[in-house]
Amino acid sequence: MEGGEGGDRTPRVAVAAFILKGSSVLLGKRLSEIGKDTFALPGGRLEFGESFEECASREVKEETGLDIQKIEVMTVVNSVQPDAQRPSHFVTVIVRAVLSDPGQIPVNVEPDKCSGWAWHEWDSLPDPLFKPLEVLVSSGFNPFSCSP
Ligand SMILES: Nc1nc2c([nH]c(=O)n2[C@H]2C[C@H](O)[C@@H](COP(=O)(O)OP(=O)(O)OP(=O)(O)O)O2)c(=O)[nH]1
Ligand SMILES: [Mg+2]
Repeated sequence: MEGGEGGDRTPRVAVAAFILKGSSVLLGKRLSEIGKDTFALPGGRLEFGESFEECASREVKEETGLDIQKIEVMTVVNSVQPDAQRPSHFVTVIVRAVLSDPGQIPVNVEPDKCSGWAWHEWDSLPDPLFKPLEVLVSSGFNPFSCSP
């Protein structure tokens, strides 16, 4: 195994993106082992040499087909799951961004990892959220109102 799924106990860096459209954000239900059947942001692991913005842009494109712009780093979350079947620890950089072209429609490019992407009004997010996202939202974080 590559170890990228957290099979070893090395902390990893990831980037996840709030794509803002009107008062909605894009979420997809995860099918991967970590956080199965929970709603999460598009995102993934930082590759060697990448900036956070490059990683956000690449992961969003790879997972949704969307092009984003105005990428801003907002906060960072420490996501530790020490007791999972496959323990994992991600330091996740949270960014926000908007669509390069507001008319773009998300495509489920990786149907083995996600059951589909949809826009959700910030005031009525779906349940259950991916645990680290749930913790972030419960803490009062709001990608629409905070300054980077
Ligand atoms: N996708 C996503 N990841 C998040 C969020 N919050 C958060 O802490 N993470 C952390 C935990 C995830 O296990 C980790 C990596 O994202 P991922 O699980 O989607 O990784 P991935 O398979 O797309 O990675 P890759 O192989 O494409 O590089 O980022 C979130 O809302 N969405
Ligand atoms: Mg991902």
